[in-house]
Amino acid sequence: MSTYTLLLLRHGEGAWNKENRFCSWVDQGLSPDGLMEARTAGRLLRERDLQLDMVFTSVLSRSVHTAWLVLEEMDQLWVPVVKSWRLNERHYGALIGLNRAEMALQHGEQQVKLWRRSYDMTPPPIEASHPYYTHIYNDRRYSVCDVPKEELPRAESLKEVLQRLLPFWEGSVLPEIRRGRTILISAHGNSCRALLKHLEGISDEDIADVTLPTGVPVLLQLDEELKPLKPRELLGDQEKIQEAIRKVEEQGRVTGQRSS
Ligand SMILES: O=C(O)[C@@H](COP(=O)(O)O)OP(=O)(O)O
Repeated sequence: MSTYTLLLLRHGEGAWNKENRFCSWVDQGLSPDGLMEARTAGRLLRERDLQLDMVFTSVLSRSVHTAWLVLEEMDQLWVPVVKSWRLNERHYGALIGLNRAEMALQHGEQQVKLWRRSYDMTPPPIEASHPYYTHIYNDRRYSVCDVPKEELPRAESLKEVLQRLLPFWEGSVLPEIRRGRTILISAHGNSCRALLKHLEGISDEDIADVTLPTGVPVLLQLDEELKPLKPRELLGDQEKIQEAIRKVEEQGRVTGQRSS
């Protein structure tokens, strides 16, 4: 029986992850720690002797840059990279740019947890008056998508992320996996969570407890039916990974990091 290897990776820490702001479709670069995380992820994959055949990324610089650094560390810079907006982070709508701890103070921690982790709650949509509306919709990268700009999301639940992601998964990624290719998907916390939900059959309730830290490769071994053969493996120092997960969860607490 053939088995397939798939790696999911949330990009290294971005500037706004550090500031505890919803980054979403804003094109922020990696922070100095994020650059290191991406290189560390590459070294971990190299130590495992993994040979990548193809990489898929979102069209956001933090996931593209992470993929480059991983490939460089693996000495596999030649590997083809395909980019799609369908792997972008969840569109956080009107919440984009806002600080999670301040939102928790204003709206309560429970509301922020629902916005961040519930499966089917869509945050309020981004309006044309939003400070980052032009930054997003006037960006040339969204003029070359497989849907007209007007049809791109204005806010998304995790469910909606999965819906926009599936056509790309089925049309572009799955055929490569079925050909036995080892694939890395360098994407985002919520686009990776949506894929994990799909692949592992995680319930709408239980997906709320799945958190991915930045820069930690997730190794999946799939059978011929694309079902996981064993539990997902988060690569790296397990204590540090647990600590990083706890930090991501606490970003939505009132005591989480505030804007200075
Ligand atoms: O949009 C963002 O700020 C984070 C996710 O935020 P949370 O869902 O964890 O609040 O996405 P990423 O850093 O993976 O691109």
